[in-house]
Amino acid sequence: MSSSSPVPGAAPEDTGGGLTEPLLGRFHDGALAAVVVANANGGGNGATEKGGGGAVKAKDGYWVDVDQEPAAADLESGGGDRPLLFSNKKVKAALLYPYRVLILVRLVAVILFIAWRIKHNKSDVMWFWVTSVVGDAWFAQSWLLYQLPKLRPIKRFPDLAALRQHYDDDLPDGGGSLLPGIDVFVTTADPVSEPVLYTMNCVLSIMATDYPVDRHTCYLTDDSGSLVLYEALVETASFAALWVPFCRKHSVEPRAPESYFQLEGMIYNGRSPGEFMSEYRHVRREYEELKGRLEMLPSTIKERSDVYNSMEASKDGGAEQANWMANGTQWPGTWIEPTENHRKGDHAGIVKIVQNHPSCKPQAEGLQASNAANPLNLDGVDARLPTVVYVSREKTPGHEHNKKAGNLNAQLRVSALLSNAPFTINFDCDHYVNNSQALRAAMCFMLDSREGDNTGFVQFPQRFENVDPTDRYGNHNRVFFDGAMYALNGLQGPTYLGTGCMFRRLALYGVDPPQWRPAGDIAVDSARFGNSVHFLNSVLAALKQERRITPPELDEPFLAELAMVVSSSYDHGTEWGSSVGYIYNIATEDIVTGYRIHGQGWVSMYATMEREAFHGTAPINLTERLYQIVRWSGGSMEVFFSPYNPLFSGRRLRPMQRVAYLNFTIYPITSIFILLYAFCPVMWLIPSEILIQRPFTRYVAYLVAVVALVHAIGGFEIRWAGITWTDWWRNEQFFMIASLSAYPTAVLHMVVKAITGKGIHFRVTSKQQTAAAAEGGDDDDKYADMYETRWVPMLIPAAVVLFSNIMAIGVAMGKAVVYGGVWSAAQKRHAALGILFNVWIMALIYPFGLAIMGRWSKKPAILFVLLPVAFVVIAVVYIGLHSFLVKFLPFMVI
Ligand SMILES: O=c1ccn([C@@H]2O[C@H](COP(=O)(O)OP(=O)(O)O[C@H]3O[C@H](CO)[C@@H](O)[C@H](O)[C@H]3O)[C@@H](O)[C@H]2O)c(=O)[nH]1
Ligand SMILES: [Mn+2]
Repeated sequence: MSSSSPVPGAAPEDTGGGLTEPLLGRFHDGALAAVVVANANGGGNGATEKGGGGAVKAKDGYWVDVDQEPAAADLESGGGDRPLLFSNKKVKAALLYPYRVLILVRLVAVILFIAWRIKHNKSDVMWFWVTSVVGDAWFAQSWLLYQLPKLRPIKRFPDLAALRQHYDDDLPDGGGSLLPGIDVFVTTADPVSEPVLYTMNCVLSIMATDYPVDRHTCYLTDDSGSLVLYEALVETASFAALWVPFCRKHSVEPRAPESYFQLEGMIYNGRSPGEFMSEYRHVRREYEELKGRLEMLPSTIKERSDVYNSMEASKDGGAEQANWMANGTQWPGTWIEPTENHRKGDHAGIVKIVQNHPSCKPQAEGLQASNAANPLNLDGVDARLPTVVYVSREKTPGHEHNKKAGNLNAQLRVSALLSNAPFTINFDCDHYVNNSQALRAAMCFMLDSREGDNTGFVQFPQRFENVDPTDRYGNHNRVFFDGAMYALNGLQGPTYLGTGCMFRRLALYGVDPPQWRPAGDIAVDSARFGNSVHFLNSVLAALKQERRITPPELDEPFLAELAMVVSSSYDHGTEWGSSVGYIYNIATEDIVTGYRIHGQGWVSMYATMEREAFHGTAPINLTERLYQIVRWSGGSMEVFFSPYNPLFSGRRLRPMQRVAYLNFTIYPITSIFILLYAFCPVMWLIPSEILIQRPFTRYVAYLVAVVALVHAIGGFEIRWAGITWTDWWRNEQFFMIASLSAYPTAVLHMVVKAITGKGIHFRVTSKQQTAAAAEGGDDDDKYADMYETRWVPMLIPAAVVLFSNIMAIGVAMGKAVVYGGVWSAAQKRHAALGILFNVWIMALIYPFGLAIMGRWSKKPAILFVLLPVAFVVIAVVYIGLHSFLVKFLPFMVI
């Protein structure tokens, strides 16, 4: 075993023990206010060890085991002697069948409804009637595409104990581990829009993950070529010498220090409680110092560079603005004061090994000099660190760099030359590893004897940390991550979601899965992969499954080759970005890359771990959130008009998978019809009663029924997805708000693109600044960002709808007073139904109302006072206006 740390969670019986005895009371330490609790069986990392047995959480009560027999084909081909490394669960029949029946019932209801409408083609405004029938038909098909792939959800649980048994413990010579290598990628756009502290926490959590240290390499690709990020990485690697062994020794979770030190009660899983407190304090202090140094980096670099530059100036009189590294050489990337060849979008490619590959033998000798003052006691603890590499691809003005996809492809090539691990996993820099077993969990799927070899990627759910407790803008997206994705898991597998996804390198290279791959049928040529001979050789090695653990020698020719694979023109004329690597020219590179891999016949897996595998941050102000949605929905629609259209391409896509991808590519269009409906309340402002469909009451009854059915189905869905009504309702609300803002904007973009050929701009989602958020002090300010709604044009339709709804309700009240006596019973009923519709829309866009209140929305109760007041005022104005008109301008009466 590579790590001599105790194996968390490897106890043979998972009795589901939680925080049992607070037996380490003596560690209650005022200064730290920390509660140290011993976990009886060391299972506290929460990785679900066994799909079948063990403690089943209440929400899993709706799931039952699926038979565990290895697939017959595997038995024949001798795969049967390989272990089963994960278990499957399906939804209990008692929940699943009623759920399916209800879906069928709604389908019938919708068909009847539309048929009824067509038969009763009576309306006060015919063009409106026609549009709304088309709208209803569109809603129906859109719902069907959304719902159909959800008929057979599956949950899969990695069996970490079995993996350990077969790949770590059972080895004949007792040495090493048999686990395959993993190249871990972190992408960052720059050190300003993406705070360095997030990025470094991500790196630390990767370095400290529980995986054989000589088999995983951490690559950071900095898309800005910034010296700040390089030096931050150097600082971080040196802090890691303390942090990583500390995590191993004390089985710390999570292994991102910023989040770990924010925990209030520390759950103690390690085996050295006696040493824990003092070492905790020491590491924490060192971490604070690291943070200080990271913050100072820009000025440290500036000061150092000023010294070097003035020395240079005195030598040859030049007044260069160069940035200098600590070793006295000029930084080849961007400079603080940008000049030619040293600015964003115009700089050389850089590849630097920050932390060398560890020797293959464990060295448990403790830390070196710098920490001598209060060193950890590392007897028997593996203090080795994994390899860490800094990469920044070359940027040249006038070249298309293809944003994140281009960045990831450069990383893919650099890693092929340096470590060529058969598996890769990529993270956005604001995500981190929250469960140190997660990489092992992904491996359970890749190495399983059933579908393992045909598994192209393993996606984990995205979980977010900085979201406000009410999740006002639906950032958690649970309906998607726990509903739609479990559903796809029962088909060909989840889509790739951009971060927290492990790939088989060959799948990324566009190679077919083994079941479709006749031996030796792969063209490894420069027309496809580009001109690097080293890279082509690495592909051949990967195809032959040759393992290489030790790194290559970094001589001149090799360095030249590295520079070549990160050059800005490497991709040109090759298949990179189309059938090789991450796909270009589409704002959602993730969906389309997953699509391409599925289309070749690979399956994917959605991995469930009890302790969430990864955590990230989400935009919590409305404007940023909506921008993100514009990009996702616009990007998804771009897929429809690209060569990756799910109706016509993707040879080996399964039919339901096609349906799911088709839905992804057209759902934003639904918003056009929603927008239309949302403006209906304006009718109240028109003098006479105008009904879109007659008989109106019957029509409304049908509407209520089909809407109620959606929510009844939702009632089943939240049960199997293990989410709450709030999650469901937030999703509904956010779909509505986006339909009045982001989705129509995305549709508009598509139209513009069709005319001008220019697509959606990938704008990096702005991140909450950690310092501001963490040090803001009280709880209120922690979410200060949420109250900052920046007005942008796309908010206008939503604002108009909100405003006209308020007006409409007020006017309706006024009309009721004025005409109450003369209205027929039917008219009264119509009015009441109309109001019901208004209230429904208001309830749906409620979070938008809060958003435009800004800081006032801290006390949402104000709304419930303000709104009725507004209604009454409008009603009174209406009544006044009405009596005025009756008296003086009767021909204009409204
Ligand atoms: O030119 C660029 C732009 C972005 N990025 C990286 O891309 C990642 C995602 O960018 P972000 O702006 O945070 O996007 P989100 O809105 O949070 O992205 C979600 O949606 C994206 C598009 O579907 C996916 O790529 C992401 O993984 C997913 O988290 C970050 O690590 C960036 O550093 C680059 O490397 N280069
Ligand atoms: Mn992000």
